[in-house]
Amino acid sequence: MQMRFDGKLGFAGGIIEVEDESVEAGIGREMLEEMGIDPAVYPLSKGDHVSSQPFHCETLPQVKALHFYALEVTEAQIAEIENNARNAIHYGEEVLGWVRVPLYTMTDGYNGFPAFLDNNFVGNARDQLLEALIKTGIMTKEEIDSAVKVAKFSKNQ
Ligand SMILES: O=c1[nH]cnc2c1ncn2[C@@H]1O[C@H](COP(=O)(O)OP(=O)(O)O)[C@@H](O)[C@H]1O
Repeated sequence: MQMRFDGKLGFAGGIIEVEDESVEAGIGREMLEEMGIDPAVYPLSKGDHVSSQPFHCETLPQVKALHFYALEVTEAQIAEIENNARNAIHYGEEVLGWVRVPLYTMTDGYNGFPAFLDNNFVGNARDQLLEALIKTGIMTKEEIDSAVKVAKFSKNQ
């Protein structure tokens, strides 16, 4: 994920422009701008789609839907992406840094993944993270549910 300009955690993304040939091409452009990733090297396909939902925001009336994609990469590619992140066009302004998600729970039953879920996320980015972890098979629904159960955010809802 990434730390955003507003102090919240979110994913790379943005508005699909008329010039973009497809949703996937628009996301590729945003990946280049926000993460320094060459879309030719990391092409997105429809199979990487995780979820879509209606979007309503007074300040962005032209945006009608939120499309979320997850691309699986190797550990070596992650290292390359991290090394490149500082060269992204929007690094230091919109994007303040790449953030790894701790996917473990420590012996106290809370620190690690459940504690990470208590961060401040933009929009529905927390739910998007959970959806992506299930869709990619990184975590089971049961593992997600038990982490959510001990996270504090779920008690405040
Ligand atoms: O990673 C994300 N996941 C889910 N929703 C997001 C994410 N990033 C932005 N949004 C939604 O889009 C709105 C506008 O995002 P942002 O503040 O980044 O504007 P911008 O895209 O015009 O710069 C946010 O208030 C939020 O509802």
